[in-house]
Amino acid sequence: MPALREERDCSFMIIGLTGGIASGKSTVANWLKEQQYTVIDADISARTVVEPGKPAFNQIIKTFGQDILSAEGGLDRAKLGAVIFNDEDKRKQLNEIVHPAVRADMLAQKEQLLNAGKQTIIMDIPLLFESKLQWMVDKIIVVFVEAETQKERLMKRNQYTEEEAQARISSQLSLAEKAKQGDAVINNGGTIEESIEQLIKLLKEWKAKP
Ligand SMILES: CC(C)(COP(=O)(O)OP(=O)(O)OC[C@H]1O[C@@H](n2cnc3c(N)ncnc32)[C@H](O)[C@@H]1O)[C@@H](O)C(=O)NCCC(=O)NCCS
Ligand SMILES: Nc1ncnc2c1ncn2[C@@H]1O[C@H](COP(=O)(O)OP(=O)(O)OP(=O)(O)O)[C@@H](O)[C@H]1O
Repeated sequence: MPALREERDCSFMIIGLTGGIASGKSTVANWLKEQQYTVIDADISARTVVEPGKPAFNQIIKTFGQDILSAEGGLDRAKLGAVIFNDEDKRKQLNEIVHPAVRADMLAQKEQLLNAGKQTIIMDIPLLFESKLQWMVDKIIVVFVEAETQKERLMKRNQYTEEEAQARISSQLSLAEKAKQGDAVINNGGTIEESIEQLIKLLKEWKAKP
């Protein structure tokens, strides 16, 4: 099967879907899936590569100790989150373990889907800019909300205190900065229907078919 873009029919498009925590990426991605678009989700890859027994899982235990294990022997995500969202060095350590495996998993999925003849592939990558993954995609959509809305929605969705929500938001590049760097911005500060309208217009403009 052809591996290089030049060797393939070049009519496909890889769209990066990014934003901040709780800005609405999954809401947008779910609608895209309903419309038969193909979505690769970095958060799912990040869960897959840390399953017990996988190399990244073993490295995490080595680095963070047995304390971050759940009673069932998997990662206790809440405990690990409490550690890494309050300590930049620890976050960097976790990223260095998990991110290469996530990248490899996502690229393998992308190759498989292109070989299967998919025309448009959406890659939902929350940390696309932080991890400098612009090279992975042709176009970037940023799902944006104002900082206050982001915090409110995150607190409500995850039952976080303001402090817990703020720690997570502060661990990422601001949405305002991401909006500047994207090819297109979906303003998700209104209703979901309003966001979908913006998205439909954009996909039409980019001629991105499922
Ligand atoms: C710390 C962990 C165990 C907490 O798990 P939890 O189930 O609470 O959160 P989940 O994985 O669903 O992530 C929710 C959101 O948090 C944000 N987030 C997650 N990890 C990070 C990080 N290292 N830096 C900044 N933001 C992050 C993203 O916006 C993500 O969408 C988990 O987030 C993790 O393993 N993070 C490291 C891997 C990573 O960077 N994943 C993000 C996409 S690759
Ligand atoms: N336009 C909207 N109006 C009101 N609530 C919304 C809107 N869009 C999303 N939400 C809600 O905000 C929360 C965050 O949305 P969502 O889970 O889609 O964000 P996300 O960017 O995928 O987050 P994460 O990076 O944490 O996975 C959810 O509870 C969702 O139902």
